[in-house]
Amino acid sequence: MVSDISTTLALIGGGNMGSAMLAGLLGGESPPYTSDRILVVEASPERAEYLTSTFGVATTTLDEAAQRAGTILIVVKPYHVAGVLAELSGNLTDEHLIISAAGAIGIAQIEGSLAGKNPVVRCMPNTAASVGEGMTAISAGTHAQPADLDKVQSLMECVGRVVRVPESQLDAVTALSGSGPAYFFYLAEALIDAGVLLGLSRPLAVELVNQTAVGAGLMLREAGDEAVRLRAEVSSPGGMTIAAIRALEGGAVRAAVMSAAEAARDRSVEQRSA
Ligand SMILES: NC(=O)C1=CN([C@@H]2O[C@H](COP(=O)(O)OP(=O)(O)OC[C@H]3O[C@@H](n4cnc5c(N)ncnc54)[C@H](OP(=O)(O)O)[C@@H]3O)[C@@H](O)[C@H]2O)C=CC1
Ligand SMILES: O=C(O)[C@@H]1CCC=N1
Repeated sequence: MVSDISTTLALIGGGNMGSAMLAGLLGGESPPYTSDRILVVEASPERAEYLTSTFGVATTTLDEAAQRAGTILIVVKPYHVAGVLAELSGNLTDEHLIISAAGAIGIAQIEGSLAGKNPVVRCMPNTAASVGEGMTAISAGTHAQPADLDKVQSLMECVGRVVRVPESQLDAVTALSGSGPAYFFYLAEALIDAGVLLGLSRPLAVELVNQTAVGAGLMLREAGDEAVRLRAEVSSPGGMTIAAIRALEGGAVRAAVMSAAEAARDRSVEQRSA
């Protein structure tokens, strides 16, 4: 039974990103909130049912969430944020900590929708939070104290790594690490198709590609430096890999990746002003 407001989290929106957070938080070794300390507000009844049966969390209304949870984590689509805040606002005290993981929506917009001077922390996570390997950037709002930012950092560290950035960098962060898993999945899809083109069975291609992605990811993290050195180590002089790299360069893949990130950044700016 949820009883203590200061140790209760309300998750508003349990879709792709919200449920990734739930999976990561509850799947960790010492979760900061156990399932009986998490309330979920979810618009879709089918989704609410799924979240209850999968994670053992209770679902509720926005009114009750504000009354029972001291920390409110908003993970709805950008165009739903204003409506959620308008509905929450009347039930909030100045002690409620508001965390927004919504893309594009700025701290000024969030603070402007609240009646009080709540601490607000904006964050940009990614879906790798579901396996405890997320990357989250956080930025403090006008009324957030260092203790509030520390609290959000601790929460997000339960599902991966955390960096603190000025809010002005969050559109770029979104384009890199927020959307980033999709780019790696896209490359994995293409490589699997390549395996099939080369005559491998699809299940074998999937196994080869997925494990190679895990290995490369772990090597990148362990090396802690730029990818270029690791790529050079695979690319033997006059060998096979460099022939493949030349084909990628010929296809302007590097430029396409840069344009992709720029498009994501621009879309974030556009959505904020929509
Ligand atoms: N997906 C990702 O990889 C990432 C997403 N984000 C951000 O997270 C936010 C959510 O994205 P994502 O999870 O992909 O979106 P989803 O659509 O998968 O999830 C949002 C959920 O919130 C529900 N919802 C809508 N309105 C309300 C409301 N008023 N109260 C409670 N629940 C509501 C939706 O229900 P219904 O479908 O019925 O509307 C849906 O189930 C976005 O702002 C996005 O920018 C940030 C980083 C990464
Ligand atoms: O695509 C989106 O809008 C969200 C934000 C970052 C990842 N997904």
